[in-house]
Amino acid sequence: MTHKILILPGDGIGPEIIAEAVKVLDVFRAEGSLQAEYEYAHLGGAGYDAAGHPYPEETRKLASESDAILLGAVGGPQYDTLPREFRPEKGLLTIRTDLGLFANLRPAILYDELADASTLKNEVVAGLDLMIVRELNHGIYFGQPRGIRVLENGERQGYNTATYSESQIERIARVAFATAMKRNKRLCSVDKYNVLEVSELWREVVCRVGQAFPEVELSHMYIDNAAMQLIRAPKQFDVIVTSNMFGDILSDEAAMLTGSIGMLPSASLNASAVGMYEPSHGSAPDIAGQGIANPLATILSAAMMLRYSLQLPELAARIEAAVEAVLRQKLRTADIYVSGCEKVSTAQMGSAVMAALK
Ligand SMILES: NC(=O)C1=CN([C@@H]2O[C@H](COP(=O)(O)OP(=O)(O)OC[C@H]3O[C@@H](n4cnc5c(N)ncnc54)[C@H](O)[C@@H]3O)[C@@H](O)[C@H]2O)C=CC1
Ligand SMILES: CC(C)CC(=O)C(=O)O
Ligand SMILES: [Mg+2]
Repeated sequence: MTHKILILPGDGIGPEIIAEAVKVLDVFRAEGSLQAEYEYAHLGGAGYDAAGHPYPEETRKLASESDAILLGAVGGPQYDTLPREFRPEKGLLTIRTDLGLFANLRPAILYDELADASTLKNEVVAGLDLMIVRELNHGIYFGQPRGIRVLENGERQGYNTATYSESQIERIARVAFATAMKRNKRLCSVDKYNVLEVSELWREVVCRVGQAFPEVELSHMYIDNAAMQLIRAPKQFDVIVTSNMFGDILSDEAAMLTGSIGMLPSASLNASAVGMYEPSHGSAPDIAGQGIANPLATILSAAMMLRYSLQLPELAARIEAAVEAVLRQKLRTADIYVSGCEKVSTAQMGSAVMAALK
């Protein structure tokens, strides 16, 4: 069967890192282990520039016809003053809801070879392997009402609303418990129960869903403590489940445990196996066009795509082994460079992963 993969390079470093992931997938296409057709389309600032919209109609159509989507990243300072509905981030948020991609899996794994690249002590992070399950379609990024209003005294007030319904919490909790069942059977639900009603309901529903998973040890933690514990003793966590914004923040924090944000892949899944795969980082405008971005998070996202959407776990495992191999060869992009290693460009890193696959 030929899989349809939609490729959305996006903005900033997006096209540079996507090119490397495609190089790696092309090795499988050439050897015949992956039957796939690519379509390319615009998302984010690239969509605005090409079609006047961050999620052009053409992209929406191709996305709805695809088995899986591989995305670079979106955003850039040149778009930050556009009306909000035309900004790149709005395009990203809309494709996520359009396809119902409510479950965002962000694995934070420290490869042994990168222990020295982490800013944390080796013994704190060595062997780290945690999974953040972030709800991606609801919460404060989407809740209504939102806006900037003028108060009676003439002062302007910005406001957003964090909402979660029972069914929205229930389905992400189910994904998290099922994920924990396949791992070490420990799930920590992160919320702000002591202050927010939305967290009160979150906790109640997570506990209720947990009754169907008696083997999973469920704990709860407030977001402020979780942010601290993630740095103090990250290996206490197996799976973390949390809301959209808390998961967004915690996953960037977790990225630094792995050495660099350039190492953290992600999968965004809906109720069927269709998924969008992208690095957890943004478009890194500060280094775009220099050929120095780390492509490994994107290459590892392609591995997640093979595992979760295309049901090709053996190819996913080959990519992961190849990434480990290049790190063992001491090849490092600038973000994970330590002395004694060889500093390589984005393209050299992608080529090294390709070579290690063979
Ligand atoms: N999924 C997406 O498309 C996301 C898009 N953004 C957008 O990206 C733009 C930049 O946002 P920032 O807050 O600067 O976050 P960012 O994640 O793009 O960059 C933060 C820092 O990490 C570095 N970095 C990120 N990815 C890297 C890589 N692969 N290799 C080496 N270094 C890397 C950057 O150079 C920068 O110093 C904004 O427009 C933002 O809205 C931010 C997060 C996610
Ligand atoms: C740019 C935002 C819409 C998303 C984000 O930061 C993320 O998904 O990590
Ligand atoms: Mg983020």
